[in-house]
Amino acid sequence: MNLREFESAARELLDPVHYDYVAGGADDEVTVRANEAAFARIALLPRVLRGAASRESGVTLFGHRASLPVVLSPTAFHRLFHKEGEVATARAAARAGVVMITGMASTVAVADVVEAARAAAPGRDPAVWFQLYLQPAPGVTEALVRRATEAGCAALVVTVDSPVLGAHTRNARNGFHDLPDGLACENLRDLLDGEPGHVRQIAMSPTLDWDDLDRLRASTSLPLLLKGVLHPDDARIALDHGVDGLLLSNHGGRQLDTVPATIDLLPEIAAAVAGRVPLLLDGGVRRGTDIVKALALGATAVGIGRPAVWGLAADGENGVTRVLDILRRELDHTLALCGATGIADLTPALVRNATASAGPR
Ligand SMILES: Cc1cc2nc3c(=O)[nH]c(=O)nc-3n(C[C@H](O)[C@H](O)[C@H](O)COP(=O)(O)O)c2cc1C
Ligand SMILES: CC(C)CC(=O)C(=O)O
Repeated sequence: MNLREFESAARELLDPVHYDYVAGGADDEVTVRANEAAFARIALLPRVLRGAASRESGVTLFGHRASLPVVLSPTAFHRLFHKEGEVATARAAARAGVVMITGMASTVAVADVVEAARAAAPGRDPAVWFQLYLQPAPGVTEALVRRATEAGCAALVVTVDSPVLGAHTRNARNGFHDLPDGLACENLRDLLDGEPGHVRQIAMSPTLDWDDLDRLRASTSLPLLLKGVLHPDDARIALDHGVDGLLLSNHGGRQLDTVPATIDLLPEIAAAVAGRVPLLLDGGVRRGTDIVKALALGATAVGIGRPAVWGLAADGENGVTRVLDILRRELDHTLALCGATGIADLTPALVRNATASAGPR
């Protein structure tokens, strides 16, 4: 019936340790809860008698027409949740006309993820974006970017909220630190030097700075998005460094605990961005009403993390498809109830109780 029910379905099927890995977050999980709670606190104030017979919910992202203002945010290790892993997720996203951000930490190599998307939606040119963590050795970052580019990824998403890993109490208690035998981060296999078949560790590094981003910017002509910028000053700095988009994210409450809910930060970030680049948001999006609130407050599109994983765990490709279908139906229904002809009609006038005043779209 709705996205939340997929979590219960997935929980029945998953190893409890893997369930906890997905559901959990950092420390006391204050931010995990805040993301969803903040959406619930914001009210919608609909208009009436607007004569909106049909509603347009597609969005253009870096020249690609997506059928929904929803992307799959990057989540690691899909083969932990379903045997087909990222291949199943990519097929579902491609068939739905939705952008998939595939992770550096995928258990299927990026070339195979893109290939699965293309084979599932022939002639539709599905968009797969590649998420990466800048590696302290620039050569490793370059090699990864080369791999993603050659695979056919249409954009790069650099996650910048992880100078060190968040402290996940559940994982520590469960002793979950490594992938089981037979699963690996395939994008890091045979990357640069090392024994044949060797899989590199993903490095988190607190030494990275804007110079590292500049090096990446100069090395690629792909659209570059930053994921995990929370401070409006950093949003402005990011634009000065030539990024093409921002994904406002607190990593689903998995990095620094007690940071604000992303939807509460959106008005300030939207004001800082001032419509210069696409602004995406993830964290706690579970309903069509959440999508409408985010777009009304200045987001170009939203991302979902856990819901896609729950869908994947529940029923592979079909589960992810169903999650996207539900969001599509709920978004259209909400637009109708709001008296909107499409997402272009969504403005701050549609919401109440949001923090700070919203910036221009
Ligand atoms: C199981 C799991 C793995 C994740 N892996 C990554 C990752 O590898 N890289 C990344 O940038 N974000 C990662 N994230 C964060 C998501 O991209 C996203 O920001 C977050 O899940 C959004 O919140 P939501 O789960 O409430 O939708 C992960 C999240 C989850 C739940
Ligand atoms: C560190 C990554 C491999 C996974 C991640 O970002 C997460 O689990 O939130």
